[in-house]
Amino acid sequence: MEFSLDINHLFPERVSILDHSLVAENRKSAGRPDLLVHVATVIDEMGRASAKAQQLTAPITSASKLQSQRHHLYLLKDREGNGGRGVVVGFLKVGCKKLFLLDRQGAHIEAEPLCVLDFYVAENVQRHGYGLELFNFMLQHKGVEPVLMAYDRPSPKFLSFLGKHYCLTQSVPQVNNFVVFEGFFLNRTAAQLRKTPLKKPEGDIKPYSLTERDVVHQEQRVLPWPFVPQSPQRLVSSLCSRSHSVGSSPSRAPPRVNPVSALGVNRDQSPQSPLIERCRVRRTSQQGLVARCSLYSRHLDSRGVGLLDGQLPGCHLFYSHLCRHPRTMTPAAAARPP
Ligand SMILES: CC(=O)SCCNC(=O)CCNC(=O)[C@H](O)C(C)(C)COP(=O)(O)OP(=O)(O)OC[C@H]1O[C@@H](n2cnc3c(N)ncnc32)[C@H](O)[C@@H]1OP(=O)(O)O
Repeated sequence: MEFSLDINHLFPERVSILDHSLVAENRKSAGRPDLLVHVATVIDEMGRASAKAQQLTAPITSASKLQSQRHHLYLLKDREGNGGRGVVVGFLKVGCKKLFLLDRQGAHIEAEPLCVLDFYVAENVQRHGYGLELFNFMLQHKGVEPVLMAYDRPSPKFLSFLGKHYCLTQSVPQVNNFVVFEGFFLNRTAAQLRKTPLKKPEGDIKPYSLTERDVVHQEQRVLPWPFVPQSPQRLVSSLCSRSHSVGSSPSRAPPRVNPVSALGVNRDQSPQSPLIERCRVRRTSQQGLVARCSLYSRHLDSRGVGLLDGQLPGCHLFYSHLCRHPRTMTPAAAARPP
């Protein structure tokens, strides 16, 4: 991709590694705000091109996102292009994410693997081996094997790429959009994988991680009340928002509402009061139900059938009631089991 900028000046190496500072191994732009602006222009433009190629509604890579996240972006250039000023060929963005995965036996596993989050090679030079060069560079830099990584909703081209170059063809089915392959669970120490119960005793569930792409889609998805953001039941959406926080960037997390004040409980009341304690216990289980139903509503197949039916008993009744009678329930009733 050509820019009016001097790419060779901005990015001296064939592959530049950028982090939140945008200058990780590119000393030239360190302390030079004018060069940083140009680096940001290149990242933003590449992010937009990648989103377009993947038909995403918004870019998942931009300079501002990179600055607010602990990701690494590998940027490949061709020194000779554009009359010797250099052209940007593509980029690869990776980062660690806490994921809740299912192993081959269907057990819930908590892991924090390195994930491929975005990957793009300019259209006119795809299938020339540049993607492989970028990917191999990243593997060496991170000291990781492709089978131990997770992939954020890989495109058909990327799946074909992984199959061709790394023989990654057999994926282990997940309920989120991250893809992991056979061998992911085998070659890890117990410390890297932790079995987790789906439901915590207090009713506070562990969420399935949202992908970067999910978040873009989530922002536009219409959910029935009480899952509608900005509805009178702001409480519910704010409670549910906690489940978005894992695996997604802080910048995308919706504003938090103190659940105590949102439920109308006076914060000055003594926590030792038995009445308050009963309320607290009940409130916790109500929050758990609402959060479970929110999770349920986010995992429906194209026919509207819940993919988590087996794991979240009772939620389908509650959810279908809300779909049929979206405004008949009070907040208290919404939190009550059907
Ligand atoms: C988690 C994510 O980031 S998902 C998003 C992945 N990015 C995209 O889909 C954006 C559009 N695609 C691209 O930018 C590129 O095709 C990439 C990044 C996937 C691969 O980069 P390339 O430089 O094309 O890969 P490279 O030349 O090293 O390898 C070629 C192999 O990739 C796969 N591939 C590349 N382009 C295509 C294509 N148009 N159709 C099908 N497979 C393709 C094939 O397996 C191909 O091997 P083949 O030519 O023998 O069939």
